[in-house]
Amino acid sequence: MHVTLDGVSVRHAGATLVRDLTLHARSGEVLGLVGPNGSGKSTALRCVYRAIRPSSGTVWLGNTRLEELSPRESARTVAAVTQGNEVGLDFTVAETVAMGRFPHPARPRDAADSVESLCRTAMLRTDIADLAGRGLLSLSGGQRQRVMIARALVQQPSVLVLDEPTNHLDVRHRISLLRYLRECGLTVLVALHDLNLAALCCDRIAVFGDGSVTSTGAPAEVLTPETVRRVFGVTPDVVPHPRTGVPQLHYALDPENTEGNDS
Ligand SMILES: Nc1ncnc2c1ncn2[C@@H]1O[C@H](COP(=O)(O)OP(=O)(O)OP(=O)(O)O)[C@@H](O)[C@H]1O
Repeated sequence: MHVTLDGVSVRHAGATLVRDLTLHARSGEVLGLVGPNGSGKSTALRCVYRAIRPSSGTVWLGNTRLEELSPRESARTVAAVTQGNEVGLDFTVAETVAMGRFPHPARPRDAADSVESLCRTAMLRTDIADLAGRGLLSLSGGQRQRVMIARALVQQPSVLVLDEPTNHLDVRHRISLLRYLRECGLTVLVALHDLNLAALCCDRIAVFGDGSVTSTGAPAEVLTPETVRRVFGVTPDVVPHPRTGVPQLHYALDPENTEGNDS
């Protein structure tokens, strides 16, 4: 299912968070959102998983306007793994993962097994099966992040939205998650700060700057030293990955590689 933000602006408390934003994720592709802090990536994603309503413009899920769907219908289509996964109540891991089924109609008793197996598969995929009985409050940040990813998978969405999903993850779990995103066949919108991971994982990358998208293209098209310098104020060396050829960025700490942020 393709996802389009068409001329979306979000205004809040007198400020414009994103302005006339146009973004298109093709069906089944992994679209990366990269950009400096505060450039509007999370706000754009929140519009897709319906945490905020655009002040103007339209979000399309396939050929349907998001606002035409009931919250339950859109939750069956879009699953989100957000940045803030603080939890208040100490549900167990297994209970939390099973909450991913909430948007779906209750299943007859004979289908309960398949829900259970869905949860088990998601927990195995995210490497949390051995934590099933643990309370969420007792988990590390990375373990909790993997629980939220498992819950999103159990939702069986067509569109997966992830806001900095690798933040708390160690390198093995980062690679495992990104490999899954590449292989899952879902339409994925993922905000990533690590441009090298974005290059490895994404079919295309949308570069954000100051509340709108400044360029979109394949990793090799947008992750150039010129674009990175223009958008982030840092000049990397960009070399092809020795085996896959995707661009990888190398940074040095020389002052001439960084513009005006030596505070
Ligand atoms: N609730 C809010 N009230 C006021 N301004 C907000 C609110 N949420 C976000 N903003 C502002 O909107 C702009 C875009 O923020 P957003 O979180 O979308 O950026 P981002 O690109 O995801 O940033 P980061 O990389 O730091 O996560 C920023 O200037 C931010 O300060």
